[in-house]
Amino acid sequence: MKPFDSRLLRLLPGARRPVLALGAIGVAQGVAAIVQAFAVAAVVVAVARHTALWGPLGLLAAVLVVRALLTGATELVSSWAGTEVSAGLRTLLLRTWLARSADQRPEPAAAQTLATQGATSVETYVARYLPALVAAAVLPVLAVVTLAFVDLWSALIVVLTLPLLPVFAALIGKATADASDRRWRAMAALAGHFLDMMRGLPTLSAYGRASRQSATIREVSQRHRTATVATLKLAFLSSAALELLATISVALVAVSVGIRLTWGSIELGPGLAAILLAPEAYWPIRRVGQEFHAAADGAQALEDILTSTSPTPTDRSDAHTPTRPELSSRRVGPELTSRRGWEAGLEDVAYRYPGTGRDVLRDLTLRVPRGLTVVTGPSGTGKTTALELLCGLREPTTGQASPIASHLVTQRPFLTAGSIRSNLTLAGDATDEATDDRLWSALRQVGLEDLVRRLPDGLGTPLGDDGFGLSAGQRARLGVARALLSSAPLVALDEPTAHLDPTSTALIDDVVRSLARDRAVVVVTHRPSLVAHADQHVTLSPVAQEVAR
Ligand SMILES: Nc1ncnc2c1ncn2[C@@H]1O[C@H](COP(=O)(O)OP(=O)(O)OP(=O)(O)O)[C@@H](O)[C@H]1O
Repeated sequence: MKPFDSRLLRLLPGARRPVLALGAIGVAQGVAAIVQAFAVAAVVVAVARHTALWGPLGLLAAVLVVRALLTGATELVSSWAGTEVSAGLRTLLLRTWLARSADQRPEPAAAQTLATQGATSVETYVARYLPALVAAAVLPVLAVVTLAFVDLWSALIVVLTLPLLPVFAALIGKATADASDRRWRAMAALAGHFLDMMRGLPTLSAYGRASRQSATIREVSQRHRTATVATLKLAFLSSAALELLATISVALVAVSVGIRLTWGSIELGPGLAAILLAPEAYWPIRRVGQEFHAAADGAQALEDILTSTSPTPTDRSDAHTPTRPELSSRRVGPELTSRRGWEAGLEDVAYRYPGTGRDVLRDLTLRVPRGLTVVTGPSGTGKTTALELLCGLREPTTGQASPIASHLVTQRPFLTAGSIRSNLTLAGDATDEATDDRLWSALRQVGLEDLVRRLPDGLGTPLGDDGFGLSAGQRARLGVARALLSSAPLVALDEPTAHLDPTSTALIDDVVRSLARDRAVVVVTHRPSLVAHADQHVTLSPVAQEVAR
């Protein structure tokens, strides 16, 4: 774990200003602390010598006000920096993952942990640790130089003892990095396991197996707890060690000043100022130690985030260039006439899921022209996989894919918590042009208009996560309505009528046929009526051979 990773500021230019501002405020606070040491010494000397008190008292009050203001500014800028960075990292992560093919994306639970808790924990790293690091680089030098002008002996003691602190901090930091790494992995495992269990809870409950999962959750939580306690133990021990070292060093300065005061070789004012100044040389380094522990999770998460967003060998030169075709590059219209006679295609393609030892598809050539292409085949022969390859969501293991901008309606269309309107316009290309009239027309075509009109808020009716509030069939039809609103030249539908009654099925068949009038439409289905209307019918067999009609 590096003390500072410069990639952060390169990737998030918006974070530079708040981080710099925090560093500047930290330095200003240190300078104020030095001035405060002189002011306190002056007040004490004035009291002891019965000289004018108002001047030093006024200075002390002014410094205290400045320090209070700087503390307030730190809090404000910290929250600005924190949100700037965590929101920026989340955007960066999601952009990078979405631009990659499905095979190159992290496993969902790990991705979720990284984008939520991971990005949040970086806030502490940026808002607390980095400013402390800047202050630690500047203030000790400033304090020692000031001390050298006040009392050379005290400066010498600080110069000899000060280097011990960073050495100690680095040694402890190395141990912390390992502990923090273990804690982070344990947390990711816990989150992943919990997510899986929550997803499967209805099934587990139905079979009376839900309670058995508590033992596993307990065991994973225990691992997380042990790792957290180990990190905390290290944090307390290291703070104590740095504290002890700094206290002994300041005590050495105090004893030396005390002895020289009794000998009369130093004045009360400079002596007192030296004793008050000495801690200011150690304090910034001690603070780095403390903040390092609080920010260790963030540093680990940052490392994972930066690794996750760094270009992979298959990424294009620009890491943020989507590998998927952009909708804006091809739009439905009269210009959509392919010179090669087909729109999207797979040439001699084989595909193997990462981490598996078996090809799901082999020697598959599938060319999708404008019109209706129907894909059939027994379960598990790779129909869904072929659609994902056609849409550019996956990249073939061998062979050539020529994906174009596409709209894929999956077996379980993704619906997000939000209004019906926002779910319909989720595909970015539909948002600009989708007036309510168009939305109602799309809903009418899939047989959902009456249902939505009956709802108190109509198009504004909110849906829960995953379309909660709609039946499986209604969700599937909403997915097809979204495809109607899309302008993608290729529309792929995976078993769009699987959950539907005969009336709705007939409606969706009509929608699919109308879509196929001016675009390339590929449908995985077993509906004889669609097969009968297909311009092209492709059957995938278990050996992934293509048999065309
Ligand atoms: N994420 C995955 N990782 C590993 N193997 C997978 C994954 N998804 C699917 N497979 C395997 O790939 C093969 C093809 O799956 P696919 O979903 O493409 O088949 P399908 O023809 O669409 O099936 P169905 O008609 O049942 O929906 C299956 O044998 C399945 O086990």
